[in-house]
Amino acid sequence: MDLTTHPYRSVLYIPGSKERALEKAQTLSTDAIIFDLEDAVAPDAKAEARETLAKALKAGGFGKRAKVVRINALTTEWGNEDVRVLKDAGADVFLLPKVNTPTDVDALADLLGPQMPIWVMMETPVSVFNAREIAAHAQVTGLVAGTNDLTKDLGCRTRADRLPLMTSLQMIVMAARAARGVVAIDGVYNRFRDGEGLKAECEQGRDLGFDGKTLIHPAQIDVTNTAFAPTQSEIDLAERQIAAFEECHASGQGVAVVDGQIVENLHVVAAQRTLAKAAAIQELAAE
Ligand SMILES: CC(C)(COP(=O)(O)OP(=O)(O)OC[C@H]1O[C@@H](n2cnc3c(N)ncnc32)[C@H](O)[C@@H]1OP(=O)(O)O)[C@@H](O)C(=O)NCCC(=O)NCCSC(=O)C[C@H](O)C(=O)O
Ligand SMILES: [Mg+2]
Repeated sequence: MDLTTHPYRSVLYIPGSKERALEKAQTLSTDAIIFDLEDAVAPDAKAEARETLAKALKAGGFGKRAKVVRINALTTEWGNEDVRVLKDAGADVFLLPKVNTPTDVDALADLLGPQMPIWVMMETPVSVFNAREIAAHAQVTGLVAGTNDLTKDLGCRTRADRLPLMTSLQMIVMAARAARGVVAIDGVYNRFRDGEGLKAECEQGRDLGFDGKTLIHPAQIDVTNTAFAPTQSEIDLAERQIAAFEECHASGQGVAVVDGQIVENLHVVAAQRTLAKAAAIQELAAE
């Protein structure tokens, strides 16, 4: 699996303790799974969840879905043991919660070795201030917004328009883009039976530049996959922009016009990105 071109529209949290959910995940059309050992697992269930998850990962069956393991923070009594048990179980990525600085990432990188990609939960005010340095860490390939913890730590209200979180969300996207090759995944939508609210929040996250959204329930997958995929009209436009630019370029002009709007080389780069994303989604869907 090429993790750099893999789509991350839908990224579903699954409690590592729930065998039924682990089994069900093998049939769900989610682009990635976060196997959670942190907040979704009660303290008394942590040790058993770790073993259940290691067994499930070793048994396989998760197909083309990217497999991300969220361990407990290394400052907790469980974090180090999570790494020891899960390190060679078959995860594609490790996700570290409650990060504040790149030094926190170094501590996990030392335990995992240099080959394992690391995603970081961006869920403390300090992490947001350090977003650029965290995203620039050599082993970091993804930033995940932890909007529940951020809301708690900021002491802000939960609003449908997420205005109180906007600075943090934009800092996360900016840090990921400044680092290049780092994916940015939006936070969860807690009202998991409210499809309309989820759709609006997905579209907001997509418009901000996120690659996808973290989810807590299978019912959220389809809405999210649709929101974060290029539409057919976006694909058609991208193809026409590329063709028009190539034609103009061949005749020595630097700017084309499509549907009354200019197309320069930077628009062509964006159009190529749209087509690459559509192709990656199609490839993922193919058996
Ligand atoms: C929220 C839930 C507790 C709801 O569970 P439940 O009441 O069992 O839901 P349903 O009866 O509707 O379930 C229907 C079937 O779907 C399966 N299921 C449910 N959730 C999942 C899931 N996440 N992954 C896979 N499969 C799932 C059930 O097993 C049922 O299957 P079947 O038997 O075939 O009918 C529950 O959805 C849940 O636990 N969700 C995950 C919660 C979680 O992971 N929380 C932690 C992450 S959020 C977070 O921490 C973000 C961040 O850190 C921050 O700070 O913001
Ligand atoms: Mg959290």
